[in-house]
Amino acid sequence: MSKKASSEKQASRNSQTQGTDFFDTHIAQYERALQHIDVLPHVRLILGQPKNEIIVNFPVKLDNGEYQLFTGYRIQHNNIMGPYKGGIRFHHDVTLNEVKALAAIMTYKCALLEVPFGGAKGGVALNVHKFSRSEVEKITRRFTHDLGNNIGPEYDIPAPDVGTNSQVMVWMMDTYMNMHNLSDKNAQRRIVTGKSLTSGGSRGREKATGQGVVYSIQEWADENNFRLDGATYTLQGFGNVGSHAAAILSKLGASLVAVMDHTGSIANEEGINVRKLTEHVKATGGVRGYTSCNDVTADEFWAMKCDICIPAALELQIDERVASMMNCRLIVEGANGPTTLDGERVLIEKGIEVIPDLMANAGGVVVSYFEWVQNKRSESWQLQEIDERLHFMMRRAYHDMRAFAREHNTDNRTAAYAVAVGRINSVYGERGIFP
Ligand SMILES: NC(=O)C1=CN([C@@H]2O[C@H](COP(=O)(O)OP(=O)(O)OC[C@H]3O[C@@H](n4cnc5c(N)ncnc54)[C@H](OP(=O)(O)O)[C@@H]3O)[C@@H](O)[C@H]2O)C=CC1
Ligand SMILES: O=C(O)CCC(=O)C(=O)O
Repeated sequence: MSKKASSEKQASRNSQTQGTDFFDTHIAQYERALQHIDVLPHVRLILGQPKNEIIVNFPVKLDNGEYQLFTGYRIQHNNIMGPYKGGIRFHHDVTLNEVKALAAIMTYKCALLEVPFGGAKGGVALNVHKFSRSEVEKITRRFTHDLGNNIGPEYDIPAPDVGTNSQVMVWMMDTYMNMHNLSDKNAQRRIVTGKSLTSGGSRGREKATGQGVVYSIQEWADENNFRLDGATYTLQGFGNVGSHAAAILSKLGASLVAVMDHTGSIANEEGINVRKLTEHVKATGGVRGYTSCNDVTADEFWAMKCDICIPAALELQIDERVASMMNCRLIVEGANGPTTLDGERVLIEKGIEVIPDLMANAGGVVVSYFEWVQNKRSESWQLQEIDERLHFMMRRAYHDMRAFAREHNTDNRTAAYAVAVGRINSVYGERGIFP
């Protein structure tokens, strides 16, 4: 049996034994959308589970000379629309079920945005804060090596997610290139996206997810005659997505009044200086201890009165209890899956609108697609062109989602899923399935 087939078989056995929360939440959201569209019976079945679940266990020699065994995942949910695509997460809470949900979300995100990719996600269960740079490099290279031919520039293309960045992507690219005897080395750089500019990355990818969050907010603001200049917002997570969204919102005159990361929560009703906070986080590793702010509890953070809340950290953060405390008009999901089913029910009851993950955080994969195209064609696009293309695609998807929501009287998440699943269903309908 090929390595690929054997790891798929082992993985699907393992999937029976994992916890279910985030994946179940995703499935419930997907099934809610199915009530509003006609979907072929076999398409319902296909989309209900990932196509491939790859699990690799690999040892790495740490700086102290001891070996540690790591577990890595690559879940390939669907590729009817194009090559599998999605980030790699390094976080201690990574589980098979989490990565399954994240991979499925990628499938629908790409379909909603009309990015010609399918959906995948990967992860390794580790706390990056506890490993040295050289250990993270070894873990990355060993993981990439063990994924082997399960990834490829026309087959499955990783990107950054929580706990990974452009450096991790460059290590993945370099390992992959060293493993394969490739003739057109430069074009093969598209094995990963989210690389550094010097190693073949795209202008605008680093800020792309945060930029897309802001484009989504601007569409909502236009639709609702809402002025962003002077608006207040709160932010959970000050990493890639959160910090870039905040930097762009500052330029538009919006005021950050509270921010939370794993080190704590801080607030200032008069507004927090995003540039100075960014310097503080770079220097200290977290928002805690930033001057000119009060320390607040997590409950006080969530209850803070503001116009917009941007969760940009992890999934399942806004549950029933948190939602009942919230005092904002709009939630914009920079993170994937931050709202639970019960949380969403309470938000709907309270009339708080949600721009869901599929829409709000799609800027990252859109510019990843631009990076992949640039690598393939040996081109280097200017930032203005990238921003304009991204803006166009975000606006188009936003209005597709809103048009469905209005026509079928649904919430935005149901509409986003329905538009995406409808497109995938049409392709399966035209192509049929191999018997
Ligand atoms: N990067 C991308 O392009 C994309 C990311 N996303 C999604 O956006 C979210 C954030 O990703 P990204 O910004 O890349 O990740 P990063 O690792 O850059 O940042 C994550 C942020 O969340 C904080 N955080 C982690 N755990 C907690 C916690 N328990 N409570 C509060 N804050 C916490 C982190 O703090 P600390 O660093 O101190 O641990 C950090 O500030 C994820 O859901 C991801 O899937 C979606 C689309 C694209
Ligand atoms: O840039 C990409 O390819 C994927 C980004 C990602 O993982 C996500 O959108 O959740």
